[in-house]
Amino acid sequence: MYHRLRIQVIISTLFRSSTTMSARPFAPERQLALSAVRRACALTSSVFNKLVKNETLTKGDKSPVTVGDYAAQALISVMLKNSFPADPIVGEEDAAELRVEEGSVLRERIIALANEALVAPLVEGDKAEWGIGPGQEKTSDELLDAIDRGNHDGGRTGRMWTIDPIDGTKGFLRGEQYAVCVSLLVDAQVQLGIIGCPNLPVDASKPDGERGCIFVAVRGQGCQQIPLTGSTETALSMPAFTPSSLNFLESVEALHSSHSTTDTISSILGITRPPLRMDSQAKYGCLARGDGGLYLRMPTGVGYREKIWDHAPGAILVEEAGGIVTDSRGAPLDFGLGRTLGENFGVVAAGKEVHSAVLDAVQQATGTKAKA
Ligand SMILES: Nc1ncnc2c1ncn2[C@@H]1O[C@H](COP(=O)(O)O)[C@@H](OP(=O)(O)O)[C@H]1O
Ligand SMILES: [Mg+2]
Ligand SMILES: [Mg+2]
Ligand SMILES: [Mg+2]
Repeated sequence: MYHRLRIQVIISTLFRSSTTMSARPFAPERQLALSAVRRACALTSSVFNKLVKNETLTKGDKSPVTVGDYAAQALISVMLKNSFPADPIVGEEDAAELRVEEGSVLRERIIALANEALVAPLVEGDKAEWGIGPGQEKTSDELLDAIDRGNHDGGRTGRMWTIDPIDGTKGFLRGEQYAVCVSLLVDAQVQLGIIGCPNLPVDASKPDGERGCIFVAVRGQGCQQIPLTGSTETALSMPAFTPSSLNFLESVEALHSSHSTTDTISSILGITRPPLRMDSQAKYGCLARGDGGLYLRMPTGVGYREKIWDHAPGAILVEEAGGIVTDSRGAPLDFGLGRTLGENFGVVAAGKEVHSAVLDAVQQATGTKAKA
């Protein structure tokens, strides 16, 4: 593992020195979004350490949202608006609950958290013109409006960002995996994806070692991992798996992905290793770096539509690391239909060597293809 990482660092360094960062497409967007994700990771980690019971709400769909989700969306949205004021945002959260009187205690806490993150000192790579650093506080109204800038409907054309300020909120509340996820779509194609995972071990073979990683990918520029506390970039590429060496990644929550269907798929493929269950799009980052060979998300019932912010950042990581991402019927994920993936059904992300075998197994398991 050490040698592999060293080789990757050398390749990554050569790659970076051969073309200057600023000359590469989406370099300003990458730099700004990396900074925003880093700040949001610091914010959410500090929230977790101080979170008290009444700082979590239950949304209309019964899912949880914390002060950390709102504050992180406000922070990222403010930073995006400063540099790219014309770009709309498709964000998971909205401020409606915070604008009612009963929301005021929660609201004040969220405003304080977002401002604390905005005024934190600049670190290497940060620029004062991004509207961050000492003295850059925003008013309560400005921050609520920043959260609501995430209300864009999505669509087929133009530039737009997605923000999932805490993906895997249930994992976050359990003290397990979660991720801060940002992507940039241009004409419904993901061009940039960034995922910050504060609780993820930097090296899967050292589960008790350093934690906190960022995964980043720009279309055509590969996928890199960066430690949350440093700037060394390691280029990632998915190792080749065969069905006998495969293990798969899936949600912890059986409501989000059917564990029984993945069990069946696993037996059809002859997989003997147990699944690696993990919350959030950290799964896509882990797939990109080879911690598992396959990410399966199988719907638990009809009616739920996957959200674009839950998959756009992760999908580009895997594609840029050499993998393939489709729905469970083999169709590409369509990020141009609005805030959801519409008719896409489940997700199958895997290396090139095994993706078609996995699709066959999925179709057998779900009865969409006659058994041989
Ligand atoms: N019934 C369902 N089926 C699939 N995904 C669901 C779901 N209900 C909620 N989700 C999504 O699952 C995401 C977490 O995925 P995972 O299980 O991989 O950790 C949630 O993101 P948030 O935590 O950002 O709300 C939420 O958007
Ligand atoms: Mg949520
Ligand atoms: Mg999410
Ligand atoms: Mg979320």
